[in-house]
Amino acid sequence: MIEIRNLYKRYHNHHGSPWVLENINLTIPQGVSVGLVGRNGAGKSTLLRLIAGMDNPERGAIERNCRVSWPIGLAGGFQGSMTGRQNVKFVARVHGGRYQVEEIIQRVQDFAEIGEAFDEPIKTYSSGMRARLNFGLSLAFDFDIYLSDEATAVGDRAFKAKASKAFKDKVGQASLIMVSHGEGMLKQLCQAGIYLKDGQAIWYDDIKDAIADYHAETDAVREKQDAAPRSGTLQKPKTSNPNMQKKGKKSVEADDIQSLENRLETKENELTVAKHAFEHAKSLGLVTPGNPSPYRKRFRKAHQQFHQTKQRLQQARNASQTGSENNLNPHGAADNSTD
Ligand SMILES: Nc1ncnc2c1ncn2[C@@H]1O[C@H](COP(=O)(O)OP(=O)(O)OP(=O)(O)O)[C@@H](O)[C@H]1O
Repeated sequence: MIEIRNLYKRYHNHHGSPWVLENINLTIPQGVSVGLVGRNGAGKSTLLRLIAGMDNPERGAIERNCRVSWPIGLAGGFQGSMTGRQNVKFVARVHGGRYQVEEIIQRVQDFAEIGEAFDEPIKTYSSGMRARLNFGLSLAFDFDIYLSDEATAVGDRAFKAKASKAFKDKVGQASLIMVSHGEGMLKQLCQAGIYLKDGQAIWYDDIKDAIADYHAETDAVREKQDAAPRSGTLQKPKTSNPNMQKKGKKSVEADDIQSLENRLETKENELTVAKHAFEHAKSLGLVTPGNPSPYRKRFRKAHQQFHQTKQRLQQARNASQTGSENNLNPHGAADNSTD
């Protein structure tokens, strides 16, 4: 069982320190596999890292009364200059105890199927090869709970099938806490769900309900986005919005919102790539505290651009909303018939 009590987490970025997780309270029972859902940036990976004990909360506590794996997925904490074999040997020794080091190495080598690269330095690996090794390594130990961060999304078709089979084979002996954008996979492997939204975690006994509520949120956002250009179109008439004029601002056109939405999507993709590259570089030892690194710089820049675009889009939507309300109700009387 995992007990999460009054958990708070935030990162100190140049644009502020908003809470990523705010007062999370959860009890995750043993033997129940849980799917973690939420929008990009909702804090899913952050929560997994905290559960694994790889990061510390700002406040609150996590009690683990069982053996919990590290998050299996793209990023791995391997030492880049050491070979795959040496890394596995190192972890097998650290875990020590009843495990036979040579047996573990063999199991990982068999699962990862990376051929001769097993004896090459990790820094020469592709992200898929690192994911295979990371996956194989975590499966070689008997954990009660495996943490999976998009672990079944990496690799080619054959590896994906092998990865999901490996999790299915664990049913009965262990459970999963799993982040995946593949809903089919979540429904197949998990019973319960946690939906992360606005820093809060909502528990669902049935993963399908968690996914349904997550869909409701994304659908509502999409509907709002679809509605925004329509209200922008309403204010297209030659007469501009008088309130806007007073503030000296240009009225917002539907095209502006659409192009900002497109830009936000691009910036989000760039941020995801930069984040993975940064984490990858960190695990290879290429990023050290206080050391200027192009990976960190790129991640920060992508982060900044994403948030700036998001802010601009929000402003554009607000302006569009105000504009259309004023156009529909030119005398400025409150119109409560919508929203
Ligand atoms: N090391 C870090 N430094 C600064 N900010 C971070 C760091 N890691 C995550 N964040 C920020 O914390 C928030 C939550 O990130 P997290 O990766 O946990 O979200 P997620 O739900 O897993 O997102 P995704 O679905 O895109 O993988 C985001 O705003 C992200 O930019």
